[in-house]
Amino acid sequence: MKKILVLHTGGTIAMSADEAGNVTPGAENPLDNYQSSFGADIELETEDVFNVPSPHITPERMLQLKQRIDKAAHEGVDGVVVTHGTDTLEETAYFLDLTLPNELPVVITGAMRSANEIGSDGLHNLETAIQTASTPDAAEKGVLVVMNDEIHSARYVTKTHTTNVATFRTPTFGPIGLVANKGVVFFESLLRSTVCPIQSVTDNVFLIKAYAGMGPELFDAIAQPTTHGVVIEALGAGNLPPATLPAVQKLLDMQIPVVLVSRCFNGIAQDVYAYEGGGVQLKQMGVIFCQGLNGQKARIKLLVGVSAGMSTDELARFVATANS
Ligand SMILES: NC(=O)C[C@H](N)C(=O)O
Repeated sequence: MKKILVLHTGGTIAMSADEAGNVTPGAENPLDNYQSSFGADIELETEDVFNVPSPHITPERMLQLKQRIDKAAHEGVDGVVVTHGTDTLEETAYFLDLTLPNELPVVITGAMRSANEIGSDGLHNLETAIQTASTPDAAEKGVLVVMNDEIHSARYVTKTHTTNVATFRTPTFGPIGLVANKGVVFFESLLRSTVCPIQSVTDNVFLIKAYAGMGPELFDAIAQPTTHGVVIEALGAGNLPPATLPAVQKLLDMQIPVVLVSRCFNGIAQDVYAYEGGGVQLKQMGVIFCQGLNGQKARIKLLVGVSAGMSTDELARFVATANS
């Protein structure tokens, strides 16, 4: 028999819709009435860590969740399932991936339809997440996201649709497994990234998206001694409009790490173009190119690296690829 700890944090999976169709968290969490269909095979222990919509999740709350899962490793559980709102699920999943030691399978899930909507996906996602967390193969793969019968790595998965139940996708690579009628199938194994056992967390890492005609204003606004880092979602393969360059240089002069990813949905950022504002110039200036992560995940990685007290050189190595 497997023992699985289920930690609820809120989100649509824990909400209900009213007659007008507005979805809100109620006084009672509908997941508290969940009847497991696993019988004697799986023993569930359930806890409400918090009950908030995921736009209310902060790095501080992510750390609190990590610390609860750390404790679970000494409580004889075989796996952990976290339920979470989907809006920032990928950020919490990646934060846990970067900070938890890889002893236990940890699976995060949520729902796109609330508990009382027709075709609600919450209980199905919860069951498949529990099934995945109780599979020995789920260990050593980093934190997993299970939604709509697919298993994704926390490192790459992203929310791609505002309402569709098939919203979680892994651009470029695809899912690493699926939950089929007869069980869990992994078709790819992944190596975990470096684990940072952080004790506290900074929030002052910003994410800025580049656009045609962009000027220095947004970069100037965060050129403060309290800023610990910036991630830029740059254009195409990794380029910026020329008018941003003096402001980016100012951030670098202030020893603020500046990390660049592409705003494109697929592909990686590289120093390909040698025109003004092109990747070649940005790399020479000291901008760190991060390959394989989207903006919100690169921000989580930078934030974790800064919180772990990494030097500028260590941060550059840590954030440069999704695999480091
Ligand atoms: N489907 C969801 O869970 C979305 C909700 N707004 C949340 O992230 O809390």
